[in-house]
Formats: sequence, C-alpha cells, structure tokens
Amino acid sequence: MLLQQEPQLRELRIFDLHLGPWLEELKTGPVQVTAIQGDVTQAHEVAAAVAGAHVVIHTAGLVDVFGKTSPETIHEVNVQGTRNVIEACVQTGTRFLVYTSSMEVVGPNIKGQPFYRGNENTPYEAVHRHPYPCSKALAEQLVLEANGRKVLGGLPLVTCALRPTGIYGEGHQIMRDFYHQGLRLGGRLFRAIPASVEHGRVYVGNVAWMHVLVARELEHRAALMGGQVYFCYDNSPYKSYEDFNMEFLGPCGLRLVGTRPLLPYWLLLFLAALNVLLQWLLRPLLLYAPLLNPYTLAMANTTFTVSTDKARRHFGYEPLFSWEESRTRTIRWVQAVEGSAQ
Ligand SMILES: NC(=O)C1=CN([C@@H]2O[C@H](COP(=O)(O)OP(=O)(O)OC[C@H]3O[C@@H](n4cnc5c(N)ncnc54)[C@H](O)[C@@H]3O)[C@@H](O)[C@H]2O)C=CC1
Ligand SMILES: C[C@@H](CO)CCC[C@@H](C)[C@H]1CC[C@H]2[C@@H]3[C@H](O)CC4=CC(=O)CC[C@]4(C)[C@H]3CC[C@]12C
Repeated sequence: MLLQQEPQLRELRIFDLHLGPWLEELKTGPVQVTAIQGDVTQAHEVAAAVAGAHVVIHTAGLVDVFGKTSPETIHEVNVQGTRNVIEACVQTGTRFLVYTSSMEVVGPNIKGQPFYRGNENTPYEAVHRHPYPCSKALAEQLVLEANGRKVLGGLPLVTCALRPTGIYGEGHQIMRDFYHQGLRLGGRLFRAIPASVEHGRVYVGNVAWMHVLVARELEHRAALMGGQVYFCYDNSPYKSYEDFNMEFLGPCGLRLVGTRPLLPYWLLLFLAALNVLLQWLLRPLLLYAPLLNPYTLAMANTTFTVSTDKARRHFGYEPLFSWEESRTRTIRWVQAVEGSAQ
C-alpha cells in the first residue's frame, strides 16, 4: 500500500521475524525496499532498523487467542516489543509513530456487554483478562503516553493508535480454517452464534490504507492527531461473525446450516471449557488449539460494532476499497486457496 499510494516514499524498510518470498516482488520498483529479519523483543535490532526513518508503522504483534503461546511470550512481544519501538524512535530521532492497536483494547469486555455501533468516545467498561487484549491495551497506553516525548535532536515524538475491528481479506488464516472445516463437513458449516449478534469487520486493504494516510498526515496535523486513537473501519456490513464469513464462503460453495444456533449456548460453553481442559492435558504431548474456547466464544457471541467518522474528520479517511471490491477480492482469494488445496 505504501509503495502504491505514497508518492513521497524514498525507502521502505520491513522489519519482521519472518520474511516471506513475496517481499522480493516489492523490490522491483523505483523505491528502495529493505527487508530486515529481526525480533521486536530485541531492543538493539529494533533501534538499528529504525535509525534514520522518518515514520515508523508498528504493526508487528503476536495475535493468539487460542492458547498457542504462553501469556509471558504474548506480553514480551506485544508490550516489551512496543516499548522497544518507542525507545528506538526516541534514541534515533524518529518523530512519527503509528501503532496498530485493536478494537480488543476496548472490548468485548469480560462481562459480555454489547458495544453497539459505538465510537471512540462511547463509554464502555473495558475490562480484560485474556493475555492478548491485556497486552494490546498496555501497548496502546505506552504509545499514547509517549506522545510529546523529546526524541534525539530535541523535537517531540508524535504518536497515534489505530484500532481495527476484526480484519478480513487475503491471507486471513481463520477464514481459511473455516473453509477447510466446511469442506470436511461436506460443504456445510453449522450455526453456533445467533444471527442478531453484530461483529465489526474491516477489509485488510482499508486497514493498510488508513495506516498510510495517518503516516502521511501525522506531521502536518500533529497537534490534532498526536496521542489520539482511531477505530479502523470501512463500509463492510454489520453482521454476525458467521453470517459475515458466509459472504465469502457462500460463493465458494459452503452453506451455513440453521437459522438459529444448532446447539444451546450452555452446551457450547461446556465444549469450550472441555477444550481448555484437553489443551492442558495434552500439552506435554501435542499442541491442541481449537477455534472454540471460552474466550473466542464470548468474542463471537457479544455484539461489538463501531460507527464513527473521527478518522474522516481528522485526516480525511475514506475507504479505498468499497464493500463490493473487498468482497470480490476476498472471494477470489478463498477460491485460490481452494485451487491450491486440490
Ligand atoms: N487479525 C485481526 O483481526 C486484527 C489484528 N490486529 C493487529 O494487527 C497487527 C497485525 O496482525 P495480523 O496481521 O492479524 O497478524 P499476523 O500474525 O498475520 O502478523 C503479525 C506480524 O508480526 C510479526 N511478528 C510476530 N512476532 C514478532 C517479533 N517478535 N518480532 C518481529 N515481528 C514479529 C509476524 O511475523 C507477522 O508478520 C497486530 O498488531 C494485531 O494485534 C488488530 C485488530 C484486528
Ligand atoms: C464459536 C465459533 C463458532 O463458529 C466461532 C469462533 C470465532 C472466533 C475464532 C473469532 C470470533 C471473533 C474473532 C476475533 C475478533 O475479530 C477480534 C480480534 C481482534 C484482534 O485484534 C485479533 C483477532 C481477534 C481476536 C479475532 C480472533 C478470532 C475470533 C475470536
């Protein structure tokens, strides 16, 4: 997105634990693309990568709500990693920092209270217990508190945080898992969540586009945007998690069975708790990390949608991809997954 949309771009540095072969394709244009294999938990590696950069977009993170990694590792990557990025900016004189936060910093909370088409000012009791949202909330706080700190050279650091709702689009691993599960079940998925529970979703291309706009505008609108949070949204429809996925999986041949959940909620909760027990029992032998656990069930079962225009008012954000385009691109990607699975 930066290469396509940012005419001022002179160099793009990509810092990641895992560098994919797709990065090579980015190196064929006029802009210098530097891929750096590194770990955000290693302060010296981060500082070396950041040195001389005008803007840092910090999106690296450990996204795990399935119990694959320990809470300590999630904290180390998401919180200490973010601290290292902030310190790298301060020490090397980089003034603009954009952080990819998450809607999870707000909710759904542990009480399962609905957040219905809320905005950045909607009151909501943000209380977390799970390591992932806890880590994102702490990291976001660090980023916002760092706004105004003096960087090398004496000028103030300008930071802001973007909070995407559930991201979908090309490369969406959970969508791929649902697709394969549906194929295994003879082209069917079974409704587990009431259709009335709305879940916020945003297309990956629009998430990237919002980051590019913020990176571009942060310098000129530092007083307005510095220290601010923005929900990251687009015109994707408000639907339940499962009904939304069917927008893509339906055209790929899957069917969602049931107009109402086929299993009662208490049974789902029981199965989710059983999965936690199995995960713990099997841990010495293998990693058992199914999609269903008490946390993911609560996430999917609690309304959380945003309706805001703060990003449009502050930096002129309009989604780059319409809903129709986002949908078509995602369907094409699922179909390609299907092709590669055969
Ligand atoms: N997937 C979603 O629905 C949402 C994701 N987010 C946030 O967006 C960001 C990107 O998430 P996704 O693309 O979903 O996850 P992802 O797992 O696809 O991407 C995370 C990237 O961070 C890199 N990374 C992980 N640990 C690292 C480390 N120690 N050092 C350097 N790089 C490391 C990974 O290699 C990967 O490329 C994360 O910060 C996540 O918290 C926010 C809202 C929703
Ligand atoms: C009970 C199952 C029946 O089909 C459905 C389980 C779905 C869950 C795996 C997902 C429901 C909500 C998702 C999360 C949500 O979109 C918000 C997120 C934000 C992030 O920052 C990271 C990813 C995620 C936690 C996302 C993860 C998958 C769900 C829990």
